[in-house]
Amino acid sequence: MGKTIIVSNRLPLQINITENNELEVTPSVGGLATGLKSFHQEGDSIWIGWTGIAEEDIPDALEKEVIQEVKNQDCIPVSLTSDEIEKFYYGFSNRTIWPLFHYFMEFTEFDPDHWEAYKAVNKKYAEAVIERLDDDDVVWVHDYQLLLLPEYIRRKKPNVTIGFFNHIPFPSSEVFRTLPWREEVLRGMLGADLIGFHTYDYERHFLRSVNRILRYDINFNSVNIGNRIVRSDSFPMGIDYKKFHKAAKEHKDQPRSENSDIQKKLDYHKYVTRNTKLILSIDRLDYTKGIANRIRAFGYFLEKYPEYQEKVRLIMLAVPSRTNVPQYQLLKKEIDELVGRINGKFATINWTPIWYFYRAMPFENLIDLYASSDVALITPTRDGMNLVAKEYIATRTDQTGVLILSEMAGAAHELNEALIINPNNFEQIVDTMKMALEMPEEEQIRRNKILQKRLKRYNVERWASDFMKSLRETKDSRKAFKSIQLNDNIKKDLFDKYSAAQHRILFLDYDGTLRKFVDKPDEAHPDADLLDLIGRLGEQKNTRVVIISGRDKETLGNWWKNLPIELISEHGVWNRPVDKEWQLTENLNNSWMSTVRPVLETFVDRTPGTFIEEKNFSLAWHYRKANPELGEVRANELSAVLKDMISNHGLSVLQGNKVLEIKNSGVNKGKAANKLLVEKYDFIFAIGDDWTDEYLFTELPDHTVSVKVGRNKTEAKYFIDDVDEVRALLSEFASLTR
Ligand SMILES: O=P(O)(O)OC[C@H]1O[C@H](O[C@H]2O[C@H](CO)[C@@H](O)[C@H](O)[C@H]2O)[C@H](O)[C@@H](O)[C@@H]1O
Ligand SMILES: O=c1ccn([C@@H]2O[C@H](COP(=O)(O)OP(=O)(O)O)[C@@H](O)[C@H]2O)c(=O)[nH]1
Repeated sequence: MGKTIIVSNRLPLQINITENNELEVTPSVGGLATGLKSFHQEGDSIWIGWTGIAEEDIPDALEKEVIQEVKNQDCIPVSLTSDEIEKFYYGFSNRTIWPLFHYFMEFTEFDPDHWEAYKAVNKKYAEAVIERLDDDDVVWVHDYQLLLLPEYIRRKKPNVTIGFFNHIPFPSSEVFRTLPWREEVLRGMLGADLIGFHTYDYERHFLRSVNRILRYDINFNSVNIGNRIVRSDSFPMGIDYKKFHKAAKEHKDQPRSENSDIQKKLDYHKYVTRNTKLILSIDRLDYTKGIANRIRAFGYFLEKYPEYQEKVRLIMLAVPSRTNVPQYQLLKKEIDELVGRINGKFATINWTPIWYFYRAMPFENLIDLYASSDVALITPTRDGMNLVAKEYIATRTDQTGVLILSEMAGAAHELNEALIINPNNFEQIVDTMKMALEMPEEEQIRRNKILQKRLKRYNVERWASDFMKSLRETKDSRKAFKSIQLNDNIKKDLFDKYSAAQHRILFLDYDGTLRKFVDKPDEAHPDADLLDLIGRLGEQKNTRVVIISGRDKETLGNWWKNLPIELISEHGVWNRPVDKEWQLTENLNNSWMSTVRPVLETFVDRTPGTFIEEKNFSLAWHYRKANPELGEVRANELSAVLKDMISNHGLSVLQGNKVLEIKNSGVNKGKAANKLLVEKYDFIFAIGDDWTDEYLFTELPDHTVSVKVGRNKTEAKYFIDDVDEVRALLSEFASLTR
């Protein structure tokens, strides 16, 4: 393995130009940057992203200095113009994806201009990555600003290993499907080999969207996209536990003498109003964080439990964020007013109920805040993870302190010993605040002990290494396929054998092999190119071409008129040699159909989008157009019902691609194909895409060149990715003279 390339919208550092035209470098705020920074500092990685400043705002004279500062932290800048920042960052990222993925549909804008910018900037990031990418590198793409990046990288570098981690929630498919560009976004993400989420719920929502919108099959947590398997999994992000714990210990051992306003406030609290308890609130100023409701709840708490007036204080840090987006501006105004109103209503000479800071704080001050607060009140209406909750627990070196946490934060899935609340339930919030303030110390310690143990073990390092390990395994599982990809070398050898052969026979499955699937099976007739291709093959000397399909003989006969090829229909029931009539390959009866048909009909009634196809000797129940999950559930149910019914009738149920077919047991494609091998062939070729073709692969002689279309489990010797590749291969065959 080579190096790891981390890619995120924002680098862990923020560049600013001061009024005196000097460069100022500060750490970026936000969980992604703070969390991932530790992983980056420890390992062999480079980090590609934006410095947080517009290209035009960097004076020429400072450009070199900026690059050097970024380089010092093993980072590579992607520069964005102010127009790109407006449309890509404030626009599509934070006025479309962010609100939509956090269920704020009323704030979600669908602006085609912003979408265009989003695509263009994702391409820009792709170029920056590709420029530095060696074949054995691993690319780890982060978050919702870069949803298209995995696919853009994959297009240029098909074999590279790409991981993607989504730091925010992935919404229910009912919400996600409102996005006009939903297919493109999903395909963008599926460019990765492994897609990570903080929680299982987000992962499930994603997989359901993939299944419903793109109609890809999902097998547990794997998506089969035809030429690749993409896996998804949940990896709850941890924090750099040691860093926070150690800093808090140091803070305790040597109280700092610095004179910042926050320090003054904390000193005042400590030495003057010692009996007042502190409730802490820290977030980026974002409408998803539930800050306004939190302030309201605090006001209501003071009303409902007046004995706490002058005995408790809310210390609130709101970090400026995405200030160009109108909702953030409005929220700022609302919070200012709310704080003013509550302080105005309850304040006394000795007591201000809320201390409010609107700025980012240096790390040391954060530690002071965490370490000095009796309760942390974290009430987002939606939050991908929320690292603040974890950081608060990590800094409680004496294990006291109470965490109140919204069940809507990803962190709530892990931090069960916190007091978990519904952020929309005011009564519950205020009663929980009381409970927290009155919780005996032993109980606080009991809870925090468990929480700290988990956070210490599953820290950010572990999170990153688990993701990387899983990414490697996903990649390796491709190698575990028994069949081999029909690559150029093997193809060359195959063409030589084809040319040299005296007698060739080719068994070609139809749907999913020669022709892509369509919703209505009777519309999947061969196109002119295909007719021409198969015709040319059939005309080759010493070449017997057999289309072997589950289709009924009437359809196949109509589609393949006047060509020098043979047909086998209904999975081997009928055979039509060149220029001859159809003949039965076995003696079969179809009297059972009148008993089975009514059962299938009840399934059609109960499962919208499904239908029955009736053939001479078989019945097929198609569910390609049904809701994919319901289709699978009903297919399993139907299989079970049929199993009991048919066992004594010499029938079997074949599970094809979105179809269940009931047919006579003695018939299958392998048996029918073998019957044609009376003459000796020195080149036997069989190709097919689904389970019914496995009979061909297992029952034909050993020297058969068997090829599976798609990367599924198979007994075929080789696999090939899709219909286009099949046609290209057959075209080569057709062009080989002899
Ligand atoms: O870059 P900004 O627009 O200033 O926003 C800051 C970051 O906010 C989001 O953080 C998320 O990631 C955290 C860590 O996984 C998670 O705890 C939190 O719930 C998320 O909201 C955003 O996802 C990042 O891309 C931003 O950089
Ligand atoms: O003044 C501040 C306030 C917060 N943070 C950090 O910002 C991150 C916030 O991450 P979280 O996951 O809670 O939410 P996000 O802002 O990413 O949505 C945490 O690591 C905090 O330590 C910071 O660096 N400076």
